[in-house]
Order: sequence, then C-alpha cells, then structure tokens
Amino acid sequence: MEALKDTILELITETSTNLSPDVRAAIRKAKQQEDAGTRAALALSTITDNIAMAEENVSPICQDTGMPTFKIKVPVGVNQLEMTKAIKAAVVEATKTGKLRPNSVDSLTGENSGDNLGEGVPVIHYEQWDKDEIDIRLILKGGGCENKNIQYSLPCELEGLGRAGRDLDGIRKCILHSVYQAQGQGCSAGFIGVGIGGDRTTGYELAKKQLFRKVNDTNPNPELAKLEDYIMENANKLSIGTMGFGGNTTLLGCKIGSMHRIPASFYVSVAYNCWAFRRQGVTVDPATGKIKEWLYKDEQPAPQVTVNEPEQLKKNFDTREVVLTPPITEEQVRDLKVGDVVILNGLIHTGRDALHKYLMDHNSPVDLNGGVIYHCGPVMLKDKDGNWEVKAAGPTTSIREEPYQADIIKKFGIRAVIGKGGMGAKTLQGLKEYGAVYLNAIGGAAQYYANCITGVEGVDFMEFGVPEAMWHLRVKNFAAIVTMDAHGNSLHKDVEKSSLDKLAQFKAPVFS
Ligand SMILES: O=C(O)C[C@H](O)C(=O)O
Ligand code: SF4
Repeated sequence: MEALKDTILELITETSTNLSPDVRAAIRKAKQQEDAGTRAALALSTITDNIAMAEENVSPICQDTGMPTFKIKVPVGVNQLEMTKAIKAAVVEATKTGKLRPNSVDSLTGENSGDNLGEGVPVIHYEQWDKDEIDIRLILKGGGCENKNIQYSLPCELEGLGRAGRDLDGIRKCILHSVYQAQGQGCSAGFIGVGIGGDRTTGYELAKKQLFRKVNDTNPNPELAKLEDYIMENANKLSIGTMGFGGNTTLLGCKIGSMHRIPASFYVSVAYNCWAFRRQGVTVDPATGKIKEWLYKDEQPAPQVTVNEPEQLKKNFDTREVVLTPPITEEQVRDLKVGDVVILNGLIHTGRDALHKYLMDHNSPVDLNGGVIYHCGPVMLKDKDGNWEVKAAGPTTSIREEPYQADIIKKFGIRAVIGKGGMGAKTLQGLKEYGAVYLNAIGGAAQYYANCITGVEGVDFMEFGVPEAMWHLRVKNFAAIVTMDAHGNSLHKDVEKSSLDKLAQFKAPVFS
C-alpha cells in the first residue's frame, strides 16, 4: 500500500479546499432564496465567493480545519498499523503545506504540537467489512460548530417549547431547540446530524455519523424521514439566518439516526456542522493504496461562480459604508450604528483565547490604543524568503472572549473588535461605556479575508502556537458589519429574542 500516504494527502487536501457538490448546491439554493440587499444575502455572497477562491487557490475554505476525523472500513487482513502510520504522515504533510491548520493542543499545557499530531489526534475509527476494498471517509469539523453540538436527556424542559417527553414529539422539540441555541455562532446556515438513543458517547457518535450521509438522500426509516422533512420545513421559520444576521435560511440539512438505549437513559444528541461542511471520502485498492473512486464528487462540475469584487458586493447592498483606518477615534466609533458596513484599511492585530487571558494580567507588546483586535487564528506559512504568508484568515467565535472583552477594551483603549457570532451583555455595556464597536466578519470566509491582508508586520506570543499568537496584519478593504454598536444596540440580542418568540410557535404537539 505504498501509495496510501499520497492518497490520504489528496483526500485531506480535497476535503479542506473543495466543498463537495451536494453542499455547494445547498448553499447555492440558500443564496437564491435569500432576500436581496440583506445582510444574510451579503454573507451568502461572500461565502460563495470564498468557496470558489478556496478551490482556485487549493487553500483551506475555513482557517479552522478542525479535528481531522477518519472513519475507515477495511477488508479482513488489512494492516491497520500501517494505515495509521500513513495517515499520520499525510496529516503532518498537509499541515506543512498549509492545507491543515496546526490544531493539536495539549489540553494541560496549552502547547500546540505544530504538526496536528497528539494524544488521540487525528481521530481514526476502523471497522471491518466484507468488501474487498477500503472505504475512507474524512470530516474536518471546526471547533466553533463543534462547540454548538448539544445533547438532551429526555424528559426535559426547553425554553420556548416547554416539556419535551420521551417520544417522537419530544425529539422534535429537542432538534428545533438545537438549531435555536446555535444562533449564528456555529456559522449558520448549518447542517445537523442527530443521534437518538445510545449512551452519552455512542449517541454523539451516531449524530456525527449522520454527517457522512449525502445532503439529498432519503432516510430509510420512514418515521425519521418524516421527522427530517418536518425539521427542514420548520427550522428556517426561526429566521436566525446566515451568520445569525436574520434571514430565510438557518438550516441546510438535517439527518437523523436512531439506536437502542437502556431504560434509564433517553438521549437526543445533535452534531451541529457549519456551512463549511467539509467531508469527503474515497474507496481505495487494498493492494496499491490507490484511489478507486471519490464518494462525494458528482460527475458534473459545480457551476462556475464569478468571484464578486468588493466593489460589486458593495453595489448590491444599500447599507451605509464607513472607511476607517486605525487608530480609530471615539468620535468615529460613536458615529457608527448597527447595520453599517465598516471597511478597514491599516494595521489590525489577531487575538483569541490565549491572548485575551494573557492581556488581563499583562501589558500588550503593541500599542492598542484606538486599535482593532481580530478574533482570528490564521493558517500561516513561511515563503521561500522566510516571510510569513497568510493562507486563510476568517474569524473565530467571539463569545468565548466574553469573560475578558470589556475589561480588555477598557484597559487598552481598543476601539473595534472583529469576530463572528456576536458577544454578550457585559461586552455590549463595555462598548457603550468605553466607546467601541463589534464588527461581525463572515465566519468561514477564510480566503476572502486572507485576500484582504496585504502584509504580516510581525507576530508576538508564538509560544501560544500559530492559531493563538498575536499576528500584526496590514489589511486593505477588510469589510465587516457593525452588529453591536456603542449605543447599546445588538443585532445578536434582537435575533435571539425574535427567534425565541418564533420557537414558541412550535410548542404544541405535532407527532402523537
Ligand atoms: O478556530 C477557529 O479559527 C474558528 C472556530 O472554528 C470557530 O468557529 O470559532
Ligand atoms: S469558523 Fe465557522 S466555518 Fe470555520 S470551522 Fe468555525 S464554525 Fe465552521
């Protein structure tokens, strides 16, 4: 099987950079159904452009290439030890070439291994089957959507929906609630895999396994097929929309599986996947290790997408546009309101979990007064001259910084925070008190934003690892939407409230 390492490397590259046709079609449909001129339409246009750019650049669709998870079926006699060696070698190579972000972090020390290997990483599940070929499936599921997975233990009380019992209607309520609780934080519009039954572990495994089904397949269990149809007809009535901006499409797919459980437990487990639904598979010849067939590629190529120039994008949307260059003044910030599109030109600094924790008790290596913090963990490579190159640079989920953000804004005089998914009441109060804004970039649009970065002017805290370091980036035409302003307004708060009101319309039983 000497070709196996190259096969796995090709599979990883394809999964990370080229969204499969069934997922693209779902996103295309959402884009066609979105009301023109809305923020959700802007987000879907940017996402569509980003998908095309990733394919063209053979570079990660999203900077977070997730926890590489392989599900493998092997004929009797195949050497799994050899396979694991080849998989790990391919993962290291894919990381070196910028197709994967180094994502393997020691949970106790915080140290990033740098090559995507570590205890339990990558995840590799083997099972034997009676066919004489190897079936290898890979999913790259990022942390932001993984954090929106949820597991319900029935019976339970659900906000907006009331009691969820140990029956199909209780399951219905859990699934609707799982879409509501994700809001836009897991980069909606999303896909969900649902596992009914099992224990805490196997329930979640069943949920994630559903994500390997094709977007347009039909559930072989008629009762579950009916429930999937119901969810797809109704979840979008929550109007959470793309990125949680409000809008017509919140859910792009729902796949449900069921297994036996023990009498005391009744779990409903939901694996929430973002629009960057990256899963691919191949069948492989056990003798050579070569690819026989791709499993999620259609014959006809996806329709060509013309990548909108920022100018073109701006023309489609009648929102106020404000061009800003850091350092930004308090007056400029207080002039902004929710819905404005801010175009940034100049120096911004990345910072996420490790940096925010550090800055609470330490000084910043750079002057952040009037500055912009970008919640982002980029994919970075050094070019032949040893200069850093940004390969992918979309936003991470901002809510994780909620415990720190207001204090950091006050301490350093920061004027704008860029991220996705919004922040909470403490930050909203801080924006008002200290004069700052929250700018929602389009989650997952890693190529789109990498394209706006004209230079890397340095980096601090490399000891935090590439994703968590403080990168000093020069940007041009970096567009993001004001979704929390310095006057106490928050689009996220409004959408959460309106979607909760809408959720309540599904309280009455549907499935007896
Ligand atoms: O880790 C990241 O860069 C993004 C993450 O997947 C997130 O959605 O927050
Ligand atoms: S940033 Fe968004 S698109 Fe990327 S992995 Fe996280 S949830 Fe998915």
